[in-house]
Amino acid sequence: MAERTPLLSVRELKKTYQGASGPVEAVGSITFDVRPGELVCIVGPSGCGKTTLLKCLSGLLTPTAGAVTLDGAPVTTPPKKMALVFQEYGRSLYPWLTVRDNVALPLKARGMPKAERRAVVEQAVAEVGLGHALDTYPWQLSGGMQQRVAIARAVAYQPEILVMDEPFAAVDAQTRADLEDLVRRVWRDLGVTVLFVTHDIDESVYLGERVLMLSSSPTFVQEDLAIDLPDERDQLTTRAMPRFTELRTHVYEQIQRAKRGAATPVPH
Ligand SMILES: Nc1ncnc2c1ncn2[C@@H]1O[C@H](COP(=O)(O)OP(=O)(O)OP(=O)(O)O)[C@@H](O)[C@H]1O
Repeated sequence: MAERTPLLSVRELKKTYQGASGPVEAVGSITFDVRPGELVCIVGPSGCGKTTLLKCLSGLLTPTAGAVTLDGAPVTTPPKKMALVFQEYGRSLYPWLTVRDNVALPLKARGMPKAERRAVVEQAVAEVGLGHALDTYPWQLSGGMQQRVAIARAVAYQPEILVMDEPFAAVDAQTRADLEDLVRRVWRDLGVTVLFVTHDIDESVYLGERVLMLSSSPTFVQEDLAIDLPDERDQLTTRAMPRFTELRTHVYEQIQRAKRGAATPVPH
């Protein structure tokens, strides 16, 4: 198969903060590509610079050095082709707007005509299994349901890339499993490219087609691992596969190496 041109390209990205007691080198040098239609997970030890990386690649923070391009265009401000889903669903939805209006808001801002907006919103909300809750308010929903609304809003916007920053860290284990399956389904049904950041090793292996493992700060990519599990995944059979155990053990060992400061950068 011919190599696909990258959709997102991160080249020798570096970020040094000016801290109170001197410079803090958060991201050392990160280079990777995400190709159209891929589902890539990023995993790394706590404090390794995942949020810094995401802020830089979504144009919210200016890197100290290096470059990010989306579809060939340099990212310097938040790109229209990117949608973000964060951990704090409670803060990302407007409590005074219904589910329908929360999901419609970015489409309205984009100038989508009312009839089309209505259809797109209803389809996206149905896709996340909340068709019955269109006219309820976020505060009437559970945490997991609110995160579904945030995903519906991102999906309705029809981004070229969906970037998710530890989106399920604040929900219970059962809800988390359901939401993981939702992400896989949305990814497959809609063909959207997904970059998913998590500190959960099992989650990265279960979800990803590739897992990028980050070193401790100052961060680099220590391994770009292809997840060769069958495409059809489910919580019981996939997680019970010997290959799943091998992969998660490998990622775990690499993260331990990263914590000991023994990681080396992947050549590119
Ligand atoms: N504004 C800032 N000023 C100074 N240092 C910062 C700033 N923001 C982050 N850092 C430092 O940069 C490093 C990376 O932080 P970052 O929040 O990106 O890591 P993370 O992997 O997202 O963390 P976690 O896994 O705990 O969410 C840390 O050492 C942190 O203390």
